[in-house]
Amino acid sequence: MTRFNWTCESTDGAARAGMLHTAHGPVATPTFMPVGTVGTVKAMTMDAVRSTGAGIVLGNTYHLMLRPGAERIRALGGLHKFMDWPGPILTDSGGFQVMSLGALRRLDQDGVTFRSHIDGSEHRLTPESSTDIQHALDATITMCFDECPALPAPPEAIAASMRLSMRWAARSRQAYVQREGYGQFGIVQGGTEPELRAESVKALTDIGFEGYAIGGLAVGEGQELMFATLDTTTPIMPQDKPRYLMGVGTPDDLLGSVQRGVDMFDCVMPTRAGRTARAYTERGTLNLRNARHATDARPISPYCDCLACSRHSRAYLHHLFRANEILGPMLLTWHNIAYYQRLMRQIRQAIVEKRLDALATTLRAEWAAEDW
Ligand SMILES: CO[C@@H]1O[C@H](CNc2nc3cc4c(=O)[nH]c(N)nc4cc3[nH]2)[C@@H](O)[C@H]1O
Ligand SMILES: [Zn+2]
Repeated sequence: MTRFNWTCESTDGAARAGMLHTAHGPVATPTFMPVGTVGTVKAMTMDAVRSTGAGIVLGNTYHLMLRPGAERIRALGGLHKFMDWPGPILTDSGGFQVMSLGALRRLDQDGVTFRSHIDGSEHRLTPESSTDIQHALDATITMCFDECPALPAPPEAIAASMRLSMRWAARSRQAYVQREGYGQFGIVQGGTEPELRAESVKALTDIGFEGYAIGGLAVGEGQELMFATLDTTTPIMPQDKPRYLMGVGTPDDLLGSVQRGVDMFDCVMPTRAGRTARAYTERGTLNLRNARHATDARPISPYCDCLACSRHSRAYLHHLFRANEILGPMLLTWHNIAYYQRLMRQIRQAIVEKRLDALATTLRAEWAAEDW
């Protein structure tokens, strides 16, 4: 069996190119994890996801516990079998989704009680129950149960929330069942306060995890504050463990965060954009509902090998979205995920060849350039 570990293969400044070894196969880092919230990367088959080069996908405790239920998935052989994805799966622990989706929530020192956004039924999540649910799902990577405070907030509120999350991290670790090739990640909190972030890193590394996430960001603080927080947080995180920035982000966010030492990402933007006719390209984004695409016979991107770009035109995608055809979101989501995976491969190669800053300059100029 494979031991869960991350090996660093090259560095370029603070950026790292590595390999994450897991029970469900290896994943090259930096990596972008397509979001598969309820056991599906919305509008894509898992073969299409695999064809983009994606190595690991994300699932959500909150959504899957409500529907179809963790016990049902366990009885059916776990989430890998259920969604037919043999590769690694990382599951978020539910706290963030409860606070952003759940209704009538009551947070206390022990956990959180909430009503389902689906049918209003009452549920409770604690560090123990979240960890047990992720175990039932057979998640390759389990996330600690934490609390993600809304920003902006006064430092004392951020401190209290972070310290609660650190107590919950200890309980999550206690409840975690160690298995060869599986891992559990702690989640660093502390808002945008360097001292609180440092206190959180120490608390988590004293407990010891197979990887460390940076939580509490991508909640509206803006890129500048997010990058400033990374500048003071990644350097004090363990060098030899993977670093996962939760909920991030745009291509420019990914590039800047890799340059600041981040290895793993997840974000709903490429899939959400795929459903709303927004295409990610090397020249920024396109709104394919816009009439200017109606007679454009070119592919979305000349550099892309996805099904949309290899077989169809912008005019066709424009037509599908105007006609509200299901194939529109399917093809464009496939394209956007393919774009994110191609971008991460480009970034990784640049780190190996120690030319990431040059690539960053080129990419940023291209993103700002006029469409072809
Ligand atoms: C700005 O875009 C919106 O915001 C979300 C992305 N931002 C984000 N920040 C996160 C922080 C945490 C955290 O601290 N802890 C845990 N366990 N999970 C997290 C998940 C996160 N996702 C998207 O859902 C999108 O709707
Ligand atoms: Zn494409």
